[in-house]
Amino acid sequence: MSVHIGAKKGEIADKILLPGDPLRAKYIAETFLEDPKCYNEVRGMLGYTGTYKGHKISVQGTGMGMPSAAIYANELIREYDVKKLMRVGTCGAIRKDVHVRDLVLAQAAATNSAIIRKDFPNFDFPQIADFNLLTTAYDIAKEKGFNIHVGNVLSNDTFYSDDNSDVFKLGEYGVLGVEMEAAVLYYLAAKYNVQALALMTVSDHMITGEETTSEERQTTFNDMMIVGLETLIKED
Ligand SMILES: O=P(O)(O)O[C@H]1O[C@H](CO)[C@@H](O)[C@H]1O
Ligand SMILES: O=c1cc[nH]c(=O)[nH]1
Repeated sequence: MSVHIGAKKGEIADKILLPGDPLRAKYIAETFLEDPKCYNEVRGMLGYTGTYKGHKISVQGTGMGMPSAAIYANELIREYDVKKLMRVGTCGAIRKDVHVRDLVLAQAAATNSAIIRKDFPNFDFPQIADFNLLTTAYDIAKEKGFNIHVGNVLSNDTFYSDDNSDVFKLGEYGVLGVEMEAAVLYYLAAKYNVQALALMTVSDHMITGEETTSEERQTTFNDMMIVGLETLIKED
């Protein structure tokens, strides 16, 4: 086991879905995987391995925010040899042409976190998606007729803020939505030469105020799960 994951070597697949919410991990495992086995309950951050259409797949909650997501991504890559990491998260929309329940594929992720700047104080490291996973996911979503947007997201360091004017300004510059983990996932994928992609469902709209319920965030958003799973098994 690693510090925060209770699995033995070999119990985690080399392809993994990463929701922030551990109960979304449980929902995905119980809804989409055959013969799912829970391999992690440490800190309640549930992780499961099962099969999807005959392919071994895992799903692991990451918690909220980059420090938490980075702990799980580091241990999954370095201790369990995970090679394809696919975030299946939620985001807030910051543009009027992006709607609640639409899908957002993060081609790149800006961040106001110092988590990457700390390693590269003289550069703005470009946090970008794996191109093959990105194009595969996009093609699958389009083929299935899902509403999907591709572009920049903001991986925000805070959920609550007194002043969101800079976030809305990013929306004017084409940034599609706000979430809290994609940038560090892309950074760690670059650092360890593995593949990562962040796919989000819009759970709320920061301009119109429209939102989904917490139950819906935990137990629905099946379009995103299908795109994530089909993408992970496509390149086998
Ligand atoms: O629904 P998840 O995957 O947790 O993603 C989003 O939701 C959380 C905030 O409510 C943050 O983790 C953010 O990135
Ligand atoms: O980080 C997030 C995630 C969902 N919705 C938001 O407004 N922010």
